[in-house]
Amino acid sequence: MNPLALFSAVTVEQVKEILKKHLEGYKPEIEEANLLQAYNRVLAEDIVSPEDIPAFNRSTVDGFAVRARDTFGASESMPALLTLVGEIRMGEQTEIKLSTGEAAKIPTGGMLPECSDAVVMLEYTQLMDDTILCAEKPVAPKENVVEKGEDIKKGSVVLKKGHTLRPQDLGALAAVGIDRIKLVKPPAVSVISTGDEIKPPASSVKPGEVRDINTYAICGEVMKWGGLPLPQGIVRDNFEDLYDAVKAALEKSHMVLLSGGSSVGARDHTVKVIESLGKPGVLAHGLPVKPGKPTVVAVVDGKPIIGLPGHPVSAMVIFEILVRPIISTMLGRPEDFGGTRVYARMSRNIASAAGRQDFIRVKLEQRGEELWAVPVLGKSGLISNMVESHGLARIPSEKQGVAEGELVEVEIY
Ligand SMILES: Nc1nc2c(c(=O)[nH]1)N[C@H]1C(S)=C(S)[C@@H](COP(=O)(O)OP(=O)(O)OC[C@H]3O[C@@H](n4cnc5c(N)ncnc54)[C@H](O)[C@@H]3O)O[C@H]1N2
Ligand code: MOO
Repeated sequence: MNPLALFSAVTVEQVKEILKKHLEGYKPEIEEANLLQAYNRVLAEDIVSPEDIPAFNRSTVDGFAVRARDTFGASESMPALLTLVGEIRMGEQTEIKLSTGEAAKIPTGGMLPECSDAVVMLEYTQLMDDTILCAEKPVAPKENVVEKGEDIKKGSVVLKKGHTLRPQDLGALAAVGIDRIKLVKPPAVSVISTGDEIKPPASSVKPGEVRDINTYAICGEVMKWGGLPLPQGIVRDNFEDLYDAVKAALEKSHMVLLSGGSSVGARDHTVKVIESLGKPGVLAHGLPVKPGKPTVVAVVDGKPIIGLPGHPVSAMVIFEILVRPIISTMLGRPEDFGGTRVYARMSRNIASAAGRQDFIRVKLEQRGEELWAVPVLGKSGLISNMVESHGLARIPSEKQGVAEGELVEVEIY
């Protein structure tokens, strides 16, 4: 086959749809874990609260529990006189039940006594003696009180299956008394770097050689987005070595990522290797994206194999727009799960071809009231571009560039 014929006009969205179809049979494994192992992991079950939180009406201040209506009209010159009937201790249920005109001392977080519905803050009270309390300010019903079930209602869904756990979510699970939960097991993602010139980071390099950036940048991406990276090292650019490496990787992982060797060149074997490994094989070679055009998208025996371009920036961009959604699908996350997206004004004109999505590395700058996206220009072989930028601005395929001052969507790394 003429290798150029492989460069297809299929869009990233179409490729994602095709991949999704191939992944319909993918059933992630589920594992149980403690809360402190669950940060940034994906919930495999809906969490329903077994209790009202708080389980009792609770004071939010240090002061005196009262019946609000007993304080109505109170002021510094005309305080409400209340009878102090006792003190509520932290963490204990009280026997006190307030009658009209009575108050009980209460700490922040203490349980309100029966028949009280508000708390007067300590600083608005004066004790005349051991039993007479002057309230110098009125309180409304429910003032300075968190009601039973106000935080989380018994029987309500606290967190949904597919949700990625943030620190506050771990806190909410702890609040409702759940400390072991079912999580989706991260998909294992093999990462292979190819190229005779690529050397491990610890080696000294001879002229013509470069250190392996992609294994590290791509494994980092896999970790960041919820997968388990399985780095497979550097493979020389010949059919046999690549075949053995991809075959071994397919057996031990749910997805294989290769980098390098995807463009049309004499040494490029990725496509041939994939085609000889099984069906359906290569689905697309070439995407209308810049950077990242020479991407290979394949499926073998239900497992995606993505040939990322060798240039590190291109490999990272294709990871973000294509591989990340696949990992999200495998985890049961929403497909568009990603970084924070903001709108910013482009600081200069950027040209782009219609029919192609462009991703521009940008720095974000606050200028007065407005956020500006300043392109970090440079070739897609320069990793420093990614280091210096804050995110990617997307120019959609229907546009021919953006003008200075035009709003663009930026996804922050
Ligand atoms: N005649 C053409 N040449 C190229 C085209 C084209 O359309 N026609 N496309 C260019 C684009 S765009 C890209 S991107 C690259 C893609 O190249 P490959 O995916 O085949 O990868 P290689 O040729 O092996 O490497 C490209 C470049 O990246 C360096 N590289 C590769 N792997 C790593 C790694 N793990 N760590 C650091 N650097 C890596 C490699 O040394 C090369 O410099 O092709 C263009 N050429
Ligand atoms: O598409 Mo290449 O991936 O621009 O550098």
